[in-house]
Amino acid sequence: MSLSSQNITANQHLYRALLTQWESTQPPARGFESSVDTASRREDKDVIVAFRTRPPLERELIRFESEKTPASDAESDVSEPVTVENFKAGISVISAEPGVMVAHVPGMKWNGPTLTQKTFEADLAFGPQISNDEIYQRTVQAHDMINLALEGGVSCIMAYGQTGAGKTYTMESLEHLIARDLFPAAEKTSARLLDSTQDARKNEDGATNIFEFSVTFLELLGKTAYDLLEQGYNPDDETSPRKPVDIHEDKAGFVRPRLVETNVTSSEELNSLITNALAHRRVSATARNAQSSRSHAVLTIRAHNTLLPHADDGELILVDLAGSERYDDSKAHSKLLMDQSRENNKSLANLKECVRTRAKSGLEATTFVHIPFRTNKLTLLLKSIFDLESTRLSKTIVIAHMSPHLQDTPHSVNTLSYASPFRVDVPKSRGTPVMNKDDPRTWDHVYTIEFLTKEFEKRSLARAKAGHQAQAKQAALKGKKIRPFDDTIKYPMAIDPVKLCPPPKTGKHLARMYTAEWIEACFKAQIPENLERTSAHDVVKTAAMESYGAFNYLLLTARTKTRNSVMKTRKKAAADEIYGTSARPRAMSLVNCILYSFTSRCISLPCSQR
Ligand SMILES: Nc1ncnc2c1ncn2[C@@H]1O[C@H](COP(=O)(O)OP(=O)(O)OP(=O)(O)O)[C@@H](O)[C@H]1O
Repeated sequence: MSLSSQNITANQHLYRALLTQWESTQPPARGFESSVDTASRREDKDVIVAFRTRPPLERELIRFESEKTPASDAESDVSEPVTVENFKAGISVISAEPGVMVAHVPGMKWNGPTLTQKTFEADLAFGPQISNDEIYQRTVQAHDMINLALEGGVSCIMAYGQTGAGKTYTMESLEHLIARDLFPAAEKTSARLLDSTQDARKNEDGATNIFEFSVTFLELLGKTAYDLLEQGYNPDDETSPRKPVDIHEDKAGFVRPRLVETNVTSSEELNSLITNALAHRRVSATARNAQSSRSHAVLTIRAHNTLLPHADDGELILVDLAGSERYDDSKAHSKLLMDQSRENNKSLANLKECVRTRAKSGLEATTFVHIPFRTNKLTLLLKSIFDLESTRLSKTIVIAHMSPHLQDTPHSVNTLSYASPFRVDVPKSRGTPVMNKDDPRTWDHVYTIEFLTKEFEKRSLARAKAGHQAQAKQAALKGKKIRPFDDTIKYPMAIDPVKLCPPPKTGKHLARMYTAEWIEACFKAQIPENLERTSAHDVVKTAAMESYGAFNYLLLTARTKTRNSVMKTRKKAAADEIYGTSARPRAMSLVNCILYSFTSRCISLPCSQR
């Protein structure tokens, strides 16, 4: 059983002595693998997990001092009051990268207080001295989250943790830093894409920008969602009317709640939008935090690439999750707040299941996993990262936050055990998968080139045929006839398949390309001598888009087929469990047999005989 906060405070001096003793036996903490400017990047992971613990706050130390009960006064008198300077944290960073944190769990035995150490692992661990800027560099920048969204992928950053652990502190800062860097990054990507796709588009002042950004900001309070960009709402007034927003999946499978979508064209605009929206978020006091966020806040920045208007928009999703509360902290709440708190905890549990299965599926592309994202509104909102049938690549960073106080260690252990399993180890290679022509993920280099060659030849043939038809029409106008089209000839391809997929790359590599990346690679692999100068740009672009479509159609069908076949086997296994194996359903009950024979006779007999 875990001790109460008062109990820990009362015996604080003894726990601090045990902590000092433990620290003296420890080697110095391991730092980051690289300096902050060259922060290393792990390409092979879809989910990155980081731990963060914050420094103690003056007001918290004063509160804990005032919590000392009269019974404990005699003991606490022997210890000096805890200040920021002599503070001893209940959480220690053992290694920053890979992240290893130790939680010191206070206990009590017949012979006095005990401290048990529990170790947890993540990709990164940030101690109290690490600034928001450094966290931004080692997570968002190191994992290229902005560029992923600009390339048409989905980047998601989530903050999880106990109420008052510092989630909003981190997320607000990351949101503003992203707002600072998004537009310069868009300019850079635009210039590169315009250059490589030979598009002459430039705006009036010479700057290039092919992206249009729009922003939505939503808060999920219990089961109800509200728009944080809605005008005329007063967050300080509980009775202030607010229109709930419906969250559902439409017929086409999109989850697009009807929210105010604001276009932004500069960092300043985006920053002020974020500040205004955050002021609309519902907060209330809990035992742990005077300004506790009761809701999940989901900021979505969509990047529309005007150069590829038919491609999916890239997305940056920033989620500041509601504080996970233990019963002790929420029992001072009203029934409504208790219900919201329960609902929040339920959605967090489902989120855990989804993130973990998503991480597994990213690493074992050909095995089947079921991600229960439809179970809950929070995870449904994040469909774009959980839906395996999506063609967009996604990457998620989860930052788990911990309070540094010994009194909060039981909460911290909950947070660490919640977040640590998100980190899924890269599985050992099981060798080359069995080649299946219907599944691009299993193709070897030779078959990938064969597929691309066929695709590009098909496009060249279609282009030559269209050209021939135009010539035939022109000739017909002049009363002439030209030779019929010869479709046995191999017409020159616009794109070199080997340049697009150089050895040893295979279908698996192509499957990880975003739309923009594929098209850019196609432009780099074009064969100029096979193209007429005037139409080269359009020809390459069409061939690139169509080949991308054909490849992704196969990929999607293969994924769905694997899922369906596994689902079928599972359904059959479930049915067998209920009704028994194949022989048993036939052994129907007597009543069923009579009913069955009666109805089947009625159906087979002509009306007159019934
Ligand atoms: N790394 C940090 N350095 C300094 N102060 C911090 C740090 N992290 C958080 N704080 C402070 O701690 C307090 C609680 O932080 P914050 O409101 O971000 O917590 P939270 O996890 O979002 O809580 P809730 O879930 O209740 O909203 C704030 O006053 C914040 O300024």
